[in-house]
Amino acid sequence: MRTVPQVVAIQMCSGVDPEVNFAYLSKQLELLEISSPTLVCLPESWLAFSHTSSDTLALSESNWQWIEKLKLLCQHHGIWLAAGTIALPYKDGQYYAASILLNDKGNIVAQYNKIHLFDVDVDDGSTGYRESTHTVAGRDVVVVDSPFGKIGLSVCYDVRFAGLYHMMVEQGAQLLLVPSAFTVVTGVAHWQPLLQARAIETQCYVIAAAQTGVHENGRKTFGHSLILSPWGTVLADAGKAPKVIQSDIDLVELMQIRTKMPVLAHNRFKSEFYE
Ligand SMILES: O=C(O)CNC(=O)[C@H](CS)NC(=O)CCC(=O)C(=O)O
Repeated sequence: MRTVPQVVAIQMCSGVDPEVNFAYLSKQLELLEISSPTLVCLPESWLAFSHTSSDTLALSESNWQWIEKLKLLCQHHGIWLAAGTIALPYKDGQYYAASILLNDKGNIVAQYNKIHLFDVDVDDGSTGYRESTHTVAGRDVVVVDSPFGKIGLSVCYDVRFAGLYHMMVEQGAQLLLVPSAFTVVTGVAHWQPLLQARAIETQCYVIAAAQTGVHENGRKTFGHSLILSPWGTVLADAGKAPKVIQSDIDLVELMQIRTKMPVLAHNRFKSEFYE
């Protein structure tokens, strides 16, 4: 077995039915050739990309059962899994857009709840996006240790808020995950430059597994799942079709980049200067 850790992003075109989306994931994992420690990353709302947030809310009540099944997949394949987002019930008719990280024993090692909610009007023929209708915003920054390096969790629209990523890197993050379901209009304009900016500023690997294509719920998403190096280089781009991409992770190279250009040490806007 190789020892070089690798990351995989599964780009999906999720439909509304969790059974179908879960079966798709299971199949993709069967097809993976796992020859070294592997972190598999899934897109936002991979389990169910519903017609309405009321539908997502209804499904959220039974979503823990899918997490139990994910635990078995992790054990079976010996992989770590960053499960994009799954709606998990909060209270009073609201849910968290929860990003759960599982290890190769099937244990939950972290849960991040999407902080920035997409209440935005986009000129894409839609009536606008109002994510906060049924989603409750998370509050906590989550960075967790792993065999791949320290992982900082975020979701989709979060990518526009650089402060979150600076907090994560202050907490030691080396890999940043950005599971997404970007609109086509904002994806064309902003997706890659935003992700590259986050990678370059923080000198972290960025793994952004995305939804793509025309979905059963009528939405269209941008695709182009990306794996970026801590130098901002595109290591893999999934393009438009559902696809699996992968890259090795080299923390020695990450350290060299940080040593030669110590922007994290040079930064005059760290929280320690303001406390
Ligand atoms: O609603 C679901 O089921 C899945 N969630 C999403 O699609 C979310 C909230 S509507 N989308 C985004 O955050 C897009 C951000 C974006 O496109 C941008 O920042 O430009």
